[in-house]
Amino acid sequence: MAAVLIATKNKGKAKEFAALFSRFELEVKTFLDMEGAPDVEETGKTFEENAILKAEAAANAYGMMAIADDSGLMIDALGGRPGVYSARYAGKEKNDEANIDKVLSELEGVPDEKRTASFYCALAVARPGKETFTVSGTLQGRITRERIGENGFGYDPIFMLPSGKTLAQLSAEEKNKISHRAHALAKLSDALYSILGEEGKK
Ligand SMILES: O=c1nc[nH]c2c1ncn2[C@H]1C[C@H](O)[C@@H](COP(=O)(O)OP(=O)(O)OP(=O)(O)O)O1
Ligand SMILES: [Mg+2]
Repeated sequence: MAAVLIATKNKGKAKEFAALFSRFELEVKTFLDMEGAPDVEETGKTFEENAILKAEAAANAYGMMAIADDSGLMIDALGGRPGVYSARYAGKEKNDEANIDKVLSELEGVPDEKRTASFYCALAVARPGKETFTVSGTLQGRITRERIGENGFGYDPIFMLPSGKTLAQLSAEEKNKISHRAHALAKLSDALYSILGEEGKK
């Protein structure tokens, strides 16, 4: 079976990718399964640039097809912040709880209708000797005034969907139908099937 390496150390993403990839004939590994996986510095100005940095580092290090996800939350009232800095918003140690606290305190006093936000996900596909390419997906919502729900990861407890539920109130299955990550991956599926077809013919 062909294999793909997801260039992430984020447990929440790794779990979502395992489920999202279950329909492909693919062995899915992440950096969490690999010894000595590189710590790739996210020096890009865009999600796409960072996704490419991570995917190419993985494809080069392990000589296999690699997919990286660079994603984040963009809040309109904060001029698009935290954006590419979402993971390290409250400090470089990447603490989801501290990040949420910082967002909630910055939005104190901002009325509901001005709390609009979106998640963005860029996926980069890198293969040894081939051109890297990217796709993206988004999800629209609104930032709550407090944490609601226990599921998911990252900013999920404060991201309210038009349905009135936060992402953290959805099951993993429900989130994987609508998320920015799912939307991006859906755009990848034709390309992946054709890559897998090619590999099958080798
Ligand atoms: O569905 C999501 N639900 C909630 N929060 C989310 C989601 N998707 C991204 N996020 C947040 C988490 C983190 O604060 C940042 C991603 O940062 P990002 O650099 O892409 O990932 P990361 O550093 O955690 O792991 P890695 O770079 O190893 O993939 O956006
Ligand atoms: Mg990161």
